[in-house]
Amino acid sequence: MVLCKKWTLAKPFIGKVTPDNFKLVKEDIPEKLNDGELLCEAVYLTVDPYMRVGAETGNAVGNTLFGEQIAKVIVSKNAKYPVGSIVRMRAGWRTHTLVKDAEKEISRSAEMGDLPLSLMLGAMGMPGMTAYFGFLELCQPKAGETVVVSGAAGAVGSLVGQIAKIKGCKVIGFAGTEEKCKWIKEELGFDFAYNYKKTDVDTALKEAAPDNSVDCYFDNVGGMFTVKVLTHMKTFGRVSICGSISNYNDTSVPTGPLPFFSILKSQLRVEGFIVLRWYSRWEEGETAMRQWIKEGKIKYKEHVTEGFEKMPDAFMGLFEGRNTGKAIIKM
Ligand SMILES: NC(=O)C1=CN([C@@H]2O[C@H](COP(=O)(O)OP(=O)(O)OC[C@H]3O[C@@H](n4cnc5c(N)ncnc54)[C@H](OP(=O)(O)O)[C@@H]3O)[C@@H](O)[C@H]2O)C=CC1
Ligand SMILES: CCCCC/C=C\CC(=O)/C=C/C=C/C=C/[C@@H](O)CCCC(=O)O
Repeated sequence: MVLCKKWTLAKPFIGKVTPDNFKLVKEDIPEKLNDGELLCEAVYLTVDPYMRVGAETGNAVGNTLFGEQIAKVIVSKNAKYPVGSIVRMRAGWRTHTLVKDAEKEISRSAEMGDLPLSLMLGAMGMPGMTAYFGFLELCQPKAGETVVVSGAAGAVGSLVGQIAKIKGCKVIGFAGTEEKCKWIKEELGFDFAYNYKKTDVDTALKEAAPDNSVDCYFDNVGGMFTVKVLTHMKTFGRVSICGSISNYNDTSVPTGPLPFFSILKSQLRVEGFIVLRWYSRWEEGETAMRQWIKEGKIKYKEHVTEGFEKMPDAFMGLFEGRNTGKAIIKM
């Protein structure tokens, strides 16, 4: 038998995520497998803000927290995945997984070549595809246009800003610390970087995008921040609603009045998305990301937490701004 540890939901996420939302459970997994089965051991796991959604009701209590991981096959009765194979799967927050149906449970994953495997959970995985498709498909940026990114030092936002630079745009990023702003401006090449906790968004955009000259807005944050950005948009501006992390922990945060007049007056196109919409095209995004990384046009940063026991802490850190770049758990 192999001892598996998994993080389960002890009580629903209501309000701020706290340590007592989580319960560590241990279970023995048999090493004697049936034909076709695999026993996998996690190597890297991811924490992402979306994991909070869907764990906010009582019927989720006791469930293993949802999410992807990169795992190594340690016992195999499946010729397609010999011992030592690396797989990506939606196995959740657990150290070991008995895969009964590999075709169904193992996700297609990017060809990594000599890139770090952890990127399969970041720039070469779901966050990278979120940035690539969520920005290029919905904002449709043109060279010379002005792009605003909220959550600009995070897993998704830091990639969006760099893609915008690759497309020849002027890029204005908002993040929550001076260090994050320094990183996105000096390392990633954003044209402007503002600490939204210190500089009001109206003041910032009057300086960086005067006379309502914002063409594209990629939103990770939502709330009144976004309501204000929409008053600085150019006619026919495009807004990609990626996330609303300012409301995930605290639903009492004001989100209105809804900016309908801004949308009407500037004839804006505002569209929300879930990245799975383009799942069938992820290979296209992976190819582009891989090329840009190799050319040095896309730089990535990982906020690595060592140890499975610290996974809840890493997750809570997302909502406190503790990460710069992609938050990853290294076993
Ligand atoms: N639509 C889709 O398919 C997908 C959507 N998303 C969404 O994209 C957004 C970013 O995700 P991801 O890149 O993984 O996470 P990040 O790596 O950006 O981490 C979250 C960051 O959000 C910022 N943040 C936290 N609370 C607040 C707040 N109250 N106000 C403003 N900023 C806050 C923090 O940075 P700071 O220091 O700047 O405050 C924190 O580091 C999320 O909203 C997520 O739900 C992600 C993947 C797919
Ligand atoms: C799916 C959650 C919907 C809640 C909406 C909240 C915010 C948007 C957001 O953050 C969406 C994230 C979507 C993430 C999808 C993650 C993985 O399941 C993708 C796995 C891909 C694969 O299996 O290869």
